[in-house]
Amino acid sequence: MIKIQSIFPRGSNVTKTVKPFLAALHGETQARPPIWLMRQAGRYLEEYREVRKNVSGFLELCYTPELACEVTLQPIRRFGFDAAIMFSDILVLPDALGQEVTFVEGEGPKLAPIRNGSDLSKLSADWIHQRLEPVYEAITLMKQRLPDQTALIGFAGAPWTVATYMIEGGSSKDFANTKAWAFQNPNSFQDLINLVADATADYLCAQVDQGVEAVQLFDSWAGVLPEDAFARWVIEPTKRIVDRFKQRHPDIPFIGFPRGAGINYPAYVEATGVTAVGLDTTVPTKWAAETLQKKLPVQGNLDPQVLLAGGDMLDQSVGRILENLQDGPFIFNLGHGIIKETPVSHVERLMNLVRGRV
Ligand SMILES: Cc1c2[nH]c(c1CCC(=O)O)Cc1[nH]c(c(CCC(=O)O)c1C)Cc1[nH]c(c(CCC(=O)O)c1C)Cc1[nH]c(c(C)c1CCC(=O)O)C2
Repeated sequence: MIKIQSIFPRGSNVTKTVKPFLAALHGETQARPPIWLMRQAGRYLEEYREVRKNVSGFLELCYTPELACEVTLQPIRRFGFDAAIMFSDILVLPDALGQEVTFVEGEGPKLAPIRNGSDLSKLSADWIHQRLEPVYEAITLMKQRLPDQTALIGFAGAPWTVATYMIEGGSSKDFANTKAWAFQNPNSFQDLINLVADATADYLCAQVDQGVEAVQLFDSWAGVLPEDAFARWVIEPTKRIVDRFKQRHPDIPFIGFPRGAGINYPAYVEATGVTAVGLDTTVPTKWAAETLQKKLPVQGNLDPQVLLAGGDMLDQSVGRILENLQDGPFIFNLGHGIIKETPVSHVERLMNLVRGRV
């Protein structure tokens, strides 16, 4: 636990301030929760689209430190969120492991799929830090340029979720190839999960060495597995990463986001040792307050479709989330990434609601 002396308002000339986002992760309950949004840098912002149209591919944007820094700062300038998430993607890791990754306009990610142990043997974690050097450089720039009160978040994908993209070769509806491998050849699938898990832990540690102040592990497809498989392919690899990370950085907060985990949320929290947990859109907030937030800080969980809709529905949904979760350690967020059609005015309304300006 860090000692919080007091949290001073923006513009205060008192030098010793604690960033509200980090205070929440250290267990503080605040009068107004800090806020950031998943995918807060992206296509719903015209200034992002402007930068994006001048690069040939999405990965080029991720690997050009000046540009990655610029798009990270854009939503901070516009809305004043309490945290910036470094601009990158969960699929830079398979790229750094030696798998071919491209992003096709309008179609999403495309990877040369790996399907078995022999494909797997062509990947290696030996060069990930060299390959990911531009990400580390970008973090240095972000740290220099972010406002003092804004925290910087690093991230990676969780092994199960990253494995689905590596095996399916892109986004998927049923994860048939991934499940076939995991259920028919669990030992060889375990080799893939371990490779990704250890590389991920080292990658997250390196992000901290460059200056990120908290990390988030995105397990976007945690919710598609039966219980034994959830324990083996979601909980165990996450615990492996948390353990390895905490050995090197015991004081850096680690947020787990097992999207769709449902009734498995308590087991995930208990068994993995994450510092805080991200709630997806479907988690009832009253239940989360009683079951999860008594043990650790929670983050979430406005439905991105509600933010897109705006109006009374937005006001009411934000009101209910605040009512149920703001009496404990809490970070306001969406339950999944912001949708690209979302009007900027709805995000401004959300900021005013959460900051108590309306
Ligand atoms: C599964 C996943 C991916 N990437 C990510 C996840 C986990 C969270 C989730 O479930 O959404 C995480 C991610 N992707 C991106 C960030 C950047 C930081 C931020 O949150 O602002 C983060 C944290 C940028 C991005 N990653 C991507 C974009 C859009 C690409 C573009 O600008 O052309 C951005 C801004 C592309 C991407 N990247 C991925 C997909 C499936 C796609 C295509 C879908 C789409 O286009 O929205 C993989």
